[in-house]
Amino acid sequence: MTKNQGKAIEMKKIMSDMDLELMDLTDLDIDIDVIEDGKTFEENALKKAYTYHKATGLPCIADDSGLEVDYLKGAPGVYTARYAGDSATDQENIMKLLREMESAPEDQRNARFVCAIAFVLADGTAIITRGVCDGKIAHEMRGSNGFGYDPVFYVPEYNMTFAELDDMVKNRISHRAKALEQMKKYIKKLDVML
Ligand SMILES: O=c1nc[nH]c2c1ncn2[C@H]1C[C@H](O)[C@@H](COP(=O)(O)OP(=O)(O)OP(=O)(O)O)O1
Ligand SMILES: [Mg+2]
Repeated sequence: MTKNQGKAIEMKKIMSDMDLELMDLTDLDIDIDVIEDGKTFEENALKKAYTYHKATGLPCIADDSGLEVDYLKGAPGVYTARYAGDSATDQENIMKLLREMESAPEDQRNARFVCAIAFVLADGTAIITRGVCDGKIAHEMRGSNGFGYDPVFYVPEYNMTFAELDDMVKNRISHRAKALEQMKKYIKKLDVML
């Protein structure tokens, strides 16, 4: 359950080996805004999943994610989507990040993507998982795959940004993949029909 099509595509792919049908807010034609005022990714993910569960009566899964940059003392964090302002585009957010990082030397560009996944079951109980992916903030945009900050999130192990990586690879190593893989384990243990 997300408004972000980039996320929705990844979530569906990562969950495709599960015996369940994932529908996003566009599929369901739902237009409810959740005010993301939590102090943590977990709080926001839970609020989203719970709000959409209440609205639909369905089990709901939600993602809240963002970037933590060491040089910026953990910013933008939960403000990642609105880093350059409330209705900022990905491009504007990236430009602000590159500007803020202009004077950061190579060894101070470490960052991580964090993803909290909340799953609210039909009966209203919730499960929350978290995934992290370490990397660095690049000096310029590279690649055209993915969404959001992908062109400036550099993964040293592959010498590529998220936007240069094949989606199969990103969906194996990303923060979202890790959080969802953990969630799958919980879902498999659940003795209920979803
Ligand atoms: O894999 C990723 N690759 C690139 N960028 C990413 C990724 N994962 C999160 N991000 C960025 C996008 C957005 O700027 C913020 C998440 O904000 P966040 O509020 O969780 O999502 P959103 O507002 O886009 O959609 P929604 O709240 O409906 O799920 O972090
Ligand atoms: Mg959001």
